[in-house]
Order: sequence, then C-alpha cells, then structure tokens
Amino acid sequence: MPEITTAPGTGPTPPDTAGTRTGGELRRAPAGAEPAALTPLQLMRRLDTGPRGLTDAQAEERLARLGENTVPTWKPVSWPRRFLGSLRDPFTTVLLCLGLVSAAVASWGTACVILTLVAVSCALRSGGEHHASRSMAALRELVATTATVQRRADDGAPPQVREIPVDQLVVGDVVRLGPGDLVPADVRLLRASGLTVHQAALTGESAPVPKRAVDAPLDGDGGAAEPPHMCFQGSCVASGSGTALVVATGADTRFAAAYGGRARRRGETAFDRSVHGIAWTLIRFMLLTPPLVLMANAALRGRGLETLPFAVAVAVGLTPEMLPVIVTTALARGAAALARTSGVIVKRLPALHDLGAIDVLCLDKTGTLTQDRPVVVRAVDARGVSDPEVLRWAAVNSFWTIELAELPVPDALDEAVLEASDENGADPLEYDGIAALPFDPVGRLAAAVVRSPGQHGSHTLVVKGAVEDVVARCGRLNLDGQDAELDEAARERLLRFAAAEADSGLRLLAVARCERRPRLGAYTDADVRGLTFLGFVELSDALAPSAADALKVLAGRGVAVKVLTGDHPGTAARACRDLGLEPGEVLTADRLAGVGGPALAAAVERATVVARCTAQDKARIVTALREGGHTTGFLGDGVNDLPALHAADVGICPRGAVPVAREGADVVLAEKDLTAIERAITTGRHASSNIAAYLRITLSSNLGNVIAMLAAGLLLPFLPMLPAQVLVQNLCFDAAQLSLAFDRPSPDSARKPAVLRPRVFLRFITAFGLINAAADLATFAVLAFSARATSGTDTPTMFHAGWFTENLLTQAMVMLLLRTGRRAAEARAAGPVHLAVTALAVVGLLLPVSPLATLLAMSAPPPLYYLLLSVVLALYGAALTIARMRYARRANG
Ligand SMILES: Nc1ncnc2c1ncn2[C@@H]1O[C@H](COP(=O)(O)OP(=O)(O)OP(=O)(O)O)[C@@H](O)[C@H]1O
Ligand SMILES: [Mg+2]
Repeated sequence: MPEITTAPGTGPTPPDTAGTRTGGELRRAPAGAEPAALTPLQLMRRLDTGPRGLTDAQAEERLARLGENTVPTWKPVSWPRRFLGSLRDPFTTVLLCLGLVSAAVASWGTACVILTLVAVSCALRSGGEHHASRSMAALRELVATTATVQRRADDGAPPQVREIPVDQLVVGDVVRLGPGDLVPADVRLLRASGLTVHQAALTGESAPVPKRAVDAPLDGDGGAAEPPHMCFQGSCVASGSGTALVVATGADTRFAAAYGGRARRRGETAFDRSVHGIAWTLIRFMLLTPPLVLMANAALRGRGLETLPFAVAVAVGLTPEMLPVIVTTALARGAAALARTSGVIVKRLPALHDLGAIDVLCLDKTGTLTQDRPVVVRAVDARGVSDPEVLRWAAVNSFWTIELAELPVPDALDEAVLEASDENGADPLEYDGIAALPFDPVGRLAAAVVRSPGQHGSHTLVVKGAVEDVVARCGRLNLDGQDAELDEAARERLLRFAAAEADSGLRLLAVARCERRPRLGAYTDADVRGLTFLGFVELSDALAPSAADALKVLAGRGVAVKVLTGDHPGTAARACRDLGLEPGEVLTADRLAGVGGPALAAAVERATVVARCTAQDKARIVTALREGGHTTGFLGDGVNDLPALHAADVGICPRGAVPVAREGADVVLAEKDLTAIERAITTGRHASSNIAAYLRITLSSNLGNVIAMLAAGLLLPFLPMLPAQVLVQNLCFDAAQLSLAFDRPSPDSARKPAVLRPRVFLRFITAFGLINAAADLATFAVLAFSARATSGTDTPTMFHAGWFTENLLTQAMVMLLLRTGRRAAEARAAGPVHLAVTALAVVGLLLPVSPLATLLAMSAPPPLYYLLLSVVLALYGAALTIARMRYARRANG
C-alpha cells in the first residue's frame, strides 16, 4: 500500500557537522550539562548569545555551519530508496514469497515471471510516488510556517522582531511564542505568561501542559522528562505567550530523536479502513489459494507437488499488483488539479481519498463561518444601558494582557476593544500594568492586574471573558457607580439579557473587576474570584462571504454539517440561521460532559450546533462521530481546533488559520473562497471512483481467471497457461488498467460520499467473477469443439492462443462496461480508457497469429474458433450489462 509520508517541512539535509569541533559543541548543547539544568545566563554564555538575540551576521554564519532547522529524514526520498521501500508492500511481499516457493521447487519460469511482475509494478509505483511526493513537497512549501524571532542588524542595533521561515532558525536565536504557534525548535523559556503547550506529538498527553520560566537551575529537575521551562519542537502553544532561547535545531531536537523521520502515526483513517481493508482481504485469499489448488489436484487427480508452480501461478493471477500505482496516480493527479484550479492544498495524499468519503463535516464558527474581524457595537452596563466605563475597563484589560504577555499577534477581540476605546479617547496607559493572565481557552477569560500611578496600596484585577464564566466568578454588581450584591435572581437576569443579545448574532464579552491588596507572589487563576460585574461589550463579526454558498453545496452533496464552537449558543445559532443552516436545538458542551461513546454519538447525530466547546470537547465529538461509523472532516482555524483537526479523518483549515492549524491540517484551503471545499470533496470522490473502478474491473476478471484456471487444471491433461503467458497477459492487463487512473469519472460519482466498502466489493466481484469464469469455460468448450472439427491442430498451443485472445478481449469488455455507473451513451470516444481498450483488443487478436506466437508456445486457432468466440463474447457482454444494471439498481435502492 502506498505509505505516503506526512512529514511537514522538507528541505535539504543539514550537512553533518558533528565532527567539526565548534559545530559539534554548539549544536549539541553544552557538554557536561543538559541545557535544562543551566541558568539562562549560563546557557546564553554557552551558546554565545544574549537576551537581545543574535545579529544577522551571527545567524547567517551559524546557519551555514550548522545547517537548516529541518529534521534530516524529512528530506525527499531518492527514487532508488523509494523502489526498495515499495518492495515492502504486502502484495509485493506475498508475490516474492510465491517466487521463492517456485524457485525452491526449481520452477524457474514461474519464478522469473513473478520477479518481472514485481519489478514492473515496483518501478511504476516508486516512479509515481516519487513524482507525487515532489509535487506534494512543493505544495506544502506554499503553506510552510514561520517563526517569530528577535534579531539585530548588527551589534549596536536594537533588536527587531521578524518572521522568518522555520528552517532558518539557529541555536542561540531568541524566539517569541504565542497562541497557535508551533514551537519551532527545542527552546528554553526566558519569560512566559500563562503559557500552556500541547505536546501530544511528543508525550501522547492530550491536555495542554503549563510551562513557566525559571531563573535558577532546577534542583534535580534539569534532567526530568518534562522540565517546565523547556518546550520542544513538535509541540504547539495552546494559550499564553513566552520568549525563549533556541537550544537545539534540526536533527538535534528531541522530536527528531524520537521520530527519526518516521511520519507521525495517526489513528486508522477512512483510507486505511477501505483501501487497506480490501488489500488485506485479498492477501488472505492469495495465501489460501495455493494450498487449495494443491489439495484439489491431489484429491481429484492424484497429482502431487508437481502442481505447485501452477498453484503459485493461480495465486499470482489474483494479485491486483497495480493497486498501489493506481491509488497514488489517481490521488496525485487529483491533488495537483485541486491546487491548480481551486487553491486547495492536500498535504497528505490519502487525505484526498478521505475527503471524498466524508459524510459529516464539523466546522468551527469564528474565523471559518465568520471573518473573525470583530467590531465593537456597543458597551452596556448590567441593565443594558450604554456605559463607556465598561469599554474603558475592557480596554485596560486588553492593553495590558497584550503588553505584558508579549503576544506576537494580538487577539482579534482585544484589537477590536482597543480600537473602539481609542475612538472614545480612553487611555489604558493611565494605569501601570503589574501582571497578566492571558486568555485561557478552558477558563474562557483573560485577566490583567493594574494599579493607578502613585497608588501603591491597591491592585485592580480587570477581567473580561465569556459571559457565563465571568458571571460565575462575580459576587457583586456595579450599577451607576454603586456596588450591590449579585444574588441568584440578578445572575439569572444577566444571563438572560446576554442570551437575548446573542440571539441577535452579537458576540459578547463580560467585564468585571475587583480590588486586591498588593502582593509579591505571582497571580494565578485562583485569584480571579469575588469579582464585581461591570457590564458587557457587544461585538459583531461579519459572516464569511462564501460560507452560505459552501453550506448549501455541501448539503447538496450529501454531507451533514455540524458547527462546533467555543462561542455562546445564541450567537452560534443566529450565525447558522443567517447562513441558511437550520440550527434546531442547540446543545452546549457542558450538557455532554460525562456522556461518552455511542450516547455521545447519538446526541451529536441529532444536533447541528454544539456551543461552548473547548478544544477537547471538539475532539471528543469528532471521535464519537467517527466511532459511530461516519467519515468525518473537521474544518477549523484556531488553536482550539487543533485536537479536532487531528481527531478527524481529514483535518481542513481555511486560509487565515493559525500556524498550528495549518501545520496540523491535512488539507489547506489557500483561497478565501470556502466553496473550494466542495470542489475538494468532488475531486476526492472522483479519485476514489477511479480507484473503485480499477478494483471492480481487475478483481472480477482476476477472480474469473482463477476459477477458470482451477477448472482447466483439473480438466486438462496439460497446463492451461504457461508461466510466460501468465506474464505477458498480466503485463497487458496492467498497462491497460493504468489508464483507469486517468479516466474522467462520470458526474454521477460525485453525488454521494465515495466509500469503498470491502464487503460490497467482495459481493460485486464474486458475481462478476462467476460470469467471467462462465465465459472462460464456454471458451474451453468452443476450443475443444473447433480443435476436433479441424483435425491436425496441436491442441495445447492452440488452446493457449485461444484462451489468451479470449482473456484480453473479455478484459477489454469488462473495462468498458464496469466503469462507474456509466451508460453506454455517456461514454466519450477518445478517453485514455478507450485507447487502452482498443490496444488490448488489438494485441489479443494479433499476438497469437504474429511471429511472436511461437516464442510464447501459441499457435493460431482455426477460423471457426473466432466465429464461435464472437458468439461467446456477445453473450458475455449481454450478461455483464444485465448484471451491471441490477447491481446499480440495488446500490441506488
Ligand atoms: N481574548 C479574549 N479575552 C477574553 N475573552 C475571550 C477572548 N477570546 C475569546 N474569549 C471568550 O471566550 C469564548 C470562547 O472562545 P474560543 O476561542 O474558545 O471560541 P471562539 O473563537 O468564540 O469560537 P470558535 O470555536 O467557533 O472559533 C469566546 O466566545 C469569548 O466569549
Ligand atoms: Mg475559530
């Protein structure tokens, strides 16, 4: 099966500098002590850098000396290595085993046939994969991520913050990390604020892990597996921010050591379930065939081990050796076309197949269905009366969280709040910032601690966040400058008011504050309690222009859409309604807490919108849907979508997504237009339908041949097909079937999710295999009859020639008639399949009468045979057509 590498970021291998003295020292962090066990100062001295970052010249010199920051084994694999790699494919392995068996019994002909088949299919496959992976690498390059680094033009210049490609980072660089950033290398934190990272790729732990900077070396903690002040490549920032020093890049990172270039394994995807499922079923059959043939021959004809080469040939006849080639070619062609025409970038080839199989697509709202460009509409107090004080406090919170948390990119909500308060003439700088707890997606609020200049007796904690979460932490309420207690009834009123506002589609932030006595220790989430409620900031976020169209076409394509959002249920429901998607009863994630497995799947199955989801909730829901038998896609743009992007069969992100989402997604919609997703799904379905056509055609005719070979082996006194004939016939089939990867599929094939179900296939091929075998047996009868009528013909050679012709002609008919749901009228004349079919028929008719025939131990059958054969073929065509129609009716019914 095609093992298509999913590794992001490809690039040349860093030169191995481990041998050079300075290089070795710098790359492998300081000899003797782990970087984690040193103080920041010691570490900076070791790495010859400072808190202001490297100069451009230093960085350039290190890059030249130490190489790029890419995991070396992610470099493009060379063609010969790919060839060797394709030998490990299960079909190839089985074929090679069969070859060994033949060699062991000195059946050199069969062994050579098998070797040739293996060589041809491996060459084609590795060539195809090589080509595909090169174009995939070019596509991935288009969505490559960058790192925010602090560097100086020269020694005297002030540090500048800039974005550079991740592979240009070097040891000693100072980088900034913010929500949604990938940790670009192994780093030691210099400063951090509310920082949590997902490091599932490294530790398998799904919840974000808190990280903090420590000044002193940690006693005994330096060597711990997860020191809190180290972040590693392969993890990403879930919340908060930090500034950090790069201590290892490229091959020296922990990630490279742990994975050594192996692609990260993800759970079984739709591709594995169907294509791999079918392949393994066949392999089991192939392994069963030789012993069965041996036993049948022994029991019925009293033959011994001498039938082994023949038994092996029968098993070889079953192999769809071109499957990997067809799969790779069909998918790679689809991916290239999508990138060219719709700006959709498929980063992992099998994801294109999975796109075609999606029947449930989960979306997040903010940034996907909406533009994530919020604008403050108004700020109101607890009664809903306009109140500029509320906006002023919200702006103090926004300003100081951005400022103190050193977020590389400010949050869209914070920016909107600051812009609106600017217009009001408010100045957050009238306070001094003390500390910040940046937005935490689980607690759903952000807090800043400030004080009025000169006022040392008191700190003010200013909080803004999701209404339910902020109100739950309030004990008092401020109205017209007067504090009052916030009782249950008042709390209810606030939530009702918020729900009513959200129903009109507005996004809401609740604002609250409280006074605290100054203290030395750090503020934590536990301090955000006993707040005084101030009011709401209401924002509007325009819908994405193409979202409504995208939802409509998805519905038309048989894809159920579910919106999983962190926002308020009212806001989400209204956005859906405005987009023409009926939300029905809106669930909230807290109602699903503790519900798991099938119950969760059933609950989500009925719902269209699930609101107030955390990142983990989104992933849990996607997983439940998958376990419920759906092929799910997830389309999302934020850090809170990352676990769900990984959990889905296909993770998709829109153009404006944060870097981790782009990195974690299998498919990136690089254009603004969301309707591109529909074109991506259609392309996936087309590719799958071509693969399905290949499987249907090759398996039913192979099965038919095998049955016929078995029968002939038992009926005839000579071998029904010689090894060389098996080879030539298989090569002809292979070459012709390759055209199926290039076939233009019928529009029918894009109407429904394209799922290749192994059991449906097996039923199909049994029916059609039997028809094929019947045609073969009829041909034997016709051959026997013509031989007797035309005396003097050498029967075995004539038999071989006659059967060869019939096999190629029936194969050509099968290829024409068993393509997807195609009526004869739809068939266009000059497609690649038609050319292949014509070539196949010409070879089938001419080869046995050409001078080459003697080489293959064939002799031309008498004219009578051709006459009778045309009758057999006509009947065969009629039987195929009828069976095809009945099958199509059953499949649609
Ligand atoms: N910077 C922020 N400061 C304070 N509160 C915020 C901030 N960003 C978001 N919130 C609050 O937290 C809630 C959840 O945010 P989250 O990022 O999980 O989801 P979302 O962006 O609203 O929706 P989606 O999941 O559809 O992208 C928001 O609805 C908002 O009330
Ligand atoms: Mg979002």
